[in-house]
Amino acid sequence: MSRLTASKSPYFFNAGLLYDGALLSATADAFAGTLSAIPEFDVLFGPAYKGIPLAAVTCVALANKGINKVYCYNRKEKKDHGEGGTLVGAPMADKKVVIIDDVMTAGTAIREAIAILKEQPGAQLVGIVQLVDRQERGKGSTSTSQEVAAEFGVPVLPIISIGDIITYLKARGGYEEQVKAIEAYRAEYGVVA
Ligand SMILES: O=P(O)(O)OC[C@H]1O[C@H](OP(=O)(O)OP(=O)(O)O)[C@H](O)[C@@H]1O
Repeated sequence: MSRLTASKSPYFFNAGLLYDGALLSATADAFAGTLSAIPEFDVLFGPAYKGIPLAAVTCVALANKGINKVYCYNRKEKKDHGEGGTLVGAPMADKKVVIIDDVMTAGTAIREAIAILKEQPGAQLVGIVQLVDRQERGKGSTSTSQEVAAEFGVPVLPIISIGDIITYLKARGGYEEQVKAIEAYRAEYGVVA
C-alpha cells in the first residue's frame, strides 16, 4: 500500500479472503445491486489484480438478473505473445465504463486504472464501485473516495464502509479492542461519511 499512514492502520481489508463461492456470490450480488444507482453503463473494468474477480463475478450476477453486460481487466505486465497487450476482455473504446475494485487507500491504484481507461478512444468513466470505503482523508480534508469523485466527476459508490463494519462489530460483540483501535485511528485520519 502506498498511503503514508498505511503502516499505522490497525486494520487491512483483504479482498483476497473472498475465495469462498458463497461469499463471492453475495459480494457479486451486492455489487450488482449497487450498480443499479448508475443509470447507464456498458463495461465493468476490474483493475489487476483484486478487481479482476470482482468484475467477473459481478458480470455474472448482473446476467442472473437479466442484465447482460461485459467486463474487462488489465494485466500488470504487458504480454507480447498470444493476444498480447495489457487489456483483456471487452473493448472499452466508445463505451461507458464502471470501475469495480476492492478499496482505495491513497487512490493511486484507482487513478492508474482511470489513466488506462482514458487511453481507450472514446471510453467514458461513468462510475466507480468499491467494496469497502475506508472513509479516510485523502490529500486534503475530504476522503480519498470524495476526492476521486470530485476530480473525475463521477459517483464513487461503496458496498460498505468502515463505519458499517464498526457498527457490525459492536452489535456482534467480542471485538472491543479492535473497535477501540479502529476508532482511535479514525479520530486521527478519518472523515465523516
Ligand atoms: O488507493 P491505493 O493506495 O492505491 O491502494 C488501494 C489499492 O491497493 C490494492 O491494490 P494493489 O495495487 O496492491 O494490487 P492488488 O490488487 O494486486 O493487491 C487494492 O486492491 C487497491 O486497488
